[in-house]
Amino acid sequence: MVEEKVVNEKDGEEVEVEKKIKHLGPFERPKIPDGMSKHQWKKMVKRQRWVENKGKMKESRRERKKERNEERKRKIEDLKSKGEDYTELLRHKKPRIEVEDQVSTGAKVIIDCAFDDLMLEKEVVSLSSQITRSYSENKGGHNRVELLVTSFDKRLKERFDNSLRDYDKWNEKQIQFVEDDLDKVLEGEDLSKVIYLSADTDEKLEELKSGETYIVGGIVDKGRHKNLCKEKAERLGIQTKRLPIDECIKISGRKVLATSHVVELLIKWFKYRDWKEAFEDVLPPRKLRTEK
Ligand SMILES: C[S@@+](CC[C@H](N)C(=O)[O-])C[C@H]1O[C@@H](n2cnc3c(N)ncnc32)[C@H](O)[C@@H]1O
Repeated sequence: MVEEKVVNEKDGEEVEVEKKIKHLGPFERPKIPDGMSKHQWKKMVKRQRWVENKGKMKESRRERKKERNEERKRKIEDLKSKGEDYTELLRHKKPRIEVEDQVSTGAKVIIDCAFDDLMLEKEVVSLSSQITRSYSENKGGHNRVELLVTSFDKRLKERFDNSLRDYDKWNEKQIQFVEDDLDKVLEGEDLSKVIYLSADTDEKLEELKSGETYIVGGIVDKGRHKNLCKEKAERLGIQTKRLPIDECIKISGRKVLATSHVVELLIKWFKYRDWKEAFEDVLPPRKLRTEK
């Protein structure tokens, strides 16, 4: 029998699905289609399983959410009956902000996604979630940047087309997707007002300004491609700057942040106009150290 393990859709990590195939007798084994390598075939089988299991996973997520809600309600009732404080357990939904109520910062943030070929499948999936998070941040707050995703093609676009079908209905004041690469998008722009963010540069980004464009590399590479975005910026004649991490906070682990964290930081900077507060708001507590 072919073992079925469910794929973790959240971070796209494809779990081994047909480990047991090799234990099947030679006549029971599915035949690899002509013209396909074993590797390609395995990938196809994984993908098929993932599609088949999608519905089941959605259902089980819904179930788990329902269970968690019921558990929360039970706890509230319990605390209430004991006369204890239960307010922590109440869900405080953020009031929804309409696009008309937002203030445009006048700054543009570009997520440069020209690195599709350098990523693993699961990294493309992770990048798609990060873009979704960046969009949520841009539509959820009082301040809005002009958010643009460039080189939106290949596997990244495929992922959006297959898994986030209504993304084309997202408000274009809050996000836009273009197939063009950065150099095309920046044609005719005053490059003195364009900054490519990179952890690999010494120059520090002091503050953000209306009328400027900030580019963030749209790549998940787990440190494999140091200097990649810095070198691309240099080729295009764009200045590079790093976030003032050392100057503001103590951070554990790598100082190369995820694309979505950087986009969120840029948006949050306009709220606080202070890097330290923006870092503390955006970065997860595990990243923030109390001592150096
Ligand atoms: C996961 S990183 C990609 C790292 C990649 N190797 C590179 O060459 O930039 C995603 C993007 O976030 C931005 N970024 C991450 N950490 C940063 C930092 N400390 N300062 C400035 N930008 C940063 C950069 O634009 C970077 O391309």
